[in-house]
Amino acid sequence: MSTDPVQLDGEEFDGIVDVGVIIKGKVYPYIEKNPLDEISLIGFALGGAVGILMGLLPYTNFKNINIYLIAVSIFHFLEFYVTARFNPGKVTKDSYLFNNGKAYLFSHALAFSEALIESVFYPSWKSSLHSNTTFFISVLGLALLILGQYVRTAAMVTAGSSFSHQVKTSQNSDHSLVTDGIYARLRHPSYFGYFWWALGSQLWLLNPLSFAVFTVVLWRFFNGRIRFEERYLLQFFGQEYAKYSRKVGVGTPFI
Ligand SMILES: C[S@@+](CC[C@H](N)C(=O)[O-])C[C@H]1O[C@@H](n2cnc3c(N)ncnc32)[C@H](O)[C@@H]1O
Repeated sequence: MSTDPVQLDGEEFDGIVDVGVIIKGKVYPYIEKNPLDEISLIGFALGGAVGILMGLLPYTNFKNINIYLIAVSIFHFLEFYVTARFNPGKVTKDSYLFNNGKAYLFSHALAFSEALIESVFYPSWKSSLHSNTTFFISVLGLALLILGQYVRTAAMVTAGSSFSHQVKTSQNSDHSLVTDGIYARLRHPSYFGYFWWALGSQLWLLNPLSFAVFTVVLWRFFNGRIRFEERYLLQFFGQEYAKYSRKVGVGTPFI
């Protein structure tokens, strides 16, 4: 797929950018990568899941599980929605970010299983109201989860067409260096946001095992990813990026 606008015969259809098309100077999603039937079904399923989980709240012993699954559904919805709204040239069905690899699925399965098993066998561990400690941990977790989602969404909105779910190893024509908004405070806000969202979710679930596993796995993942990504950012933007990275920190501990 070409990454530069292509001039075609028709007056209306100006060209192709990454996976999007430009019509009268405005970028639209590329229809072949956006099967509307599947996309609408996924949206319906996510909305339905949120409704069912809310409806089940009065009947669930450990309600934090419902809220966690609602937060996961909102996260995946926002990945697609924000891409479609602020980065339409790159939106595809995969923007829901369900195809995130085996480690991602395993982590959520581990978190869900741990929360469920412990809530059955050790119900007192799993009550936010059991002690001041469990109350503090779960409230801190919820605050981190909300903050993480906010920072991630703000990053995607601010970066616009410079944001892509895959790390770019060649520069697109619509890719410029973003240093304003949330990028003026954090160098990798979407990674910062997801890191704290995920750790917050495990505090909220009062999941000691998954919290430890998430911390190690996510730290290693983002540490490697940031190093890889910055090699290319330096190639694309040279001194401008070097100067920016001296001025603005990553924010994620020890990276
Ligand atoms: C998944 S996005 C993550 C962006 C950023 N690392 C963050 O955490 O907000 C990955 C893409 O963003 C691009 N990118 C990262 N930082 C950028 C910046 N400050 N300005 C423009 N593009 C950036 C990278 O080239 C990569 O293709």
